[in-house]
Amino acid sequence: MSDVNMKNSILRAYAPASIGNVSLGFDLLGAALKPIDGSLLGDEVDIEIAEQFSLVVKGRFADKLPPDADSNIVTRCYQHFIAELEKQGHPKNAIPALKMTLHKHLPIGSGLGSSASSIVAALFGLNQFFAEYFGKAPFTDNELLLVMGELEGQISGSVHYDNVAPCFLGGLTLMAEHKEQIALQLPMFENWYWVSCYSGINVSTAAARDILPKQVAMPNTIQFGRQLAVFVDALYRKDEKLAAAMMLDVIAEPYRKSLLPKFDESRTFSEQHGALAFGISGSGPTVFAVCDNLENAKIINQWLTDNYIQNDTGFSHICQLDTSGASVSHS
Ligand SMILES: Nc1ncnc2c1ncn2[C@@H]1O[C@H](COP(=O)(O)OP(=O)(O)O)[C@@H](O)[C@H]1O
Ligand SMILES: N[C@@H](CCOP(=O)(O)O)C(=O)O
Repeated sequence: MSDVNMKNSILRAYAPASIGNVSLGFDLLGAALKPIDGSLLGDEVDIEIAEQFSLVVKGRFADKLPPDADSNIVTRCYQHFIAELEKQGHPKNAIPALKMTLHKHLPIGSGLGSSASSIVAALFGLNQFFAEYFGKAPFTDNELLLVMGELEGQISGSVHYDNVAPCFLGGLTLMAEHKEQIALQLPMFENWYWVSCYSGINVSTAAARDILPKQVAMPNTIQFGRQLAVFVDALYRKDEKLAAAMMLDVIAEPYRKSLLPKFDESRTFSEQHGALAFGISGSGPTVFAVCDNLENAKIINQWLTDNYIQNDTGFSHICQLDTSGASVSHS
């Protein structure tokens, strides 16, 4: 696109909600979500050329964020991105100032990868924007993912890619954390539905990490390693039953579930009504139930809506995996 056209256009980046850990892969496994009814479950960031940098925050959860733009992770994404462009040799006066608008659709502290969604939409959007402006993307996907992890780490207290990676790449992702290959995309069963219910309360990721013990007992370490290895093998062999049987959390759930009213009842109901697996999404309070048919998913979705949701902020969606990940459009 020419410089003149870019001055009159807005690039919009979308980044979906995600389930961190997926029960069996603490900090190592994540899944991107897409409600089957077509509703939007992810943040959007608009980018356009302006006289000077500004961040406007709109959307259902805008008022739950700090009011000053400097505290918003999107501003930090912009500053980091521009500093990296300068390091690449782009002179300051060759980089246009930008207006960014965050549409904050995801609740904060929800276990749906809310900060990751803002980070991915901002950084993917900036990379796409400058790809059009300079005629070449400044960063590869892997370089971008490294930066996304770093910014997520500034919020939650430690770098973990299990939200940013699926949100960016789509589908189910396993972290390799090799400098040239941060994340790998795994196959998934197309008939699996992921009922995801946000109760409406706030659980800070940093606080939910602080309550975990710093050491893991030997039997749990062995179970964790066995489950993750067998799960990946079962996905590749398309063995649904074995894959689902591995979806148990021996690392975080025993400590975190006490923060989640009605967690045990929700698991019991879901399992009695055909859920193949049930767990905490990220650090909660969102929970998820995996079903291999829509009928069971609908029954569980209704029960969680009626019983797990605590206030008007909560919601529940029947989802499948969002295999596209982050995307952009123009207006
Ligand atoms: N754009 C943003 N989206 C979400 N959180 C943000 C954003 N900018 C700053 N924050 C701050 O980051 C923290 C995110 O909390 P956290 O518990 O990690 O949420 P989540 O698990 O939903 O990402 C909050 O203190 C919030 O105010
Ligand atoms: N692996 C992290 C995932 C946190 O996800 P969030 O959606 O709660 O930010 C953890 O379990 O701490």
